[in-house]
Amino acid sequence: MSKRLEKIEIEERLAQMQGWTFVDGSITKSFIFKDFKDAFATMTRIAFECEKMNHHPDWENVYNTLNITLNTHDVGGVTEKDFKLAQFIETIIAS
Ligand SMILES: C[C@H](O)[C@H](O)[C@H]1CNC2=NC(N)=NC(=O)C2=N1
Repeated sequence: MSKRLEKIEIEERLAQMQGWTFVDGSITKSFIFKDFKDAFATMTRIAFECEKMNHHPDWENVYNTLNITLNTHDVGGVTEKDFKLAQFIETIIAS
């Protein structure tokens, strides 16, 4: 099982990333897409990777916006798995 990361380490890591914040024991970021289809297509690409990783987001899609919140349920906090998924999400969205 992944180790729960401390606040100071989470914040140091987030400082290297664009737009992610540490809120209520999770890392979170909101994305805006050109339209609903773009948002949902991206969610689908992310979903397949989540299945491979066996690590899933808490996310909300409203039309062209997507709010993603990541934490590791097993430890009740943020772990390396959350950062790995956040990095993957950034890669998908940048592609
Ligand atoms: C039973 C299954 O392996 C667990 O529920 C996995 C699946 N996806 C998960 N996703 C997240 N975000 N946290 C978890 O602890 C987690 N655990």
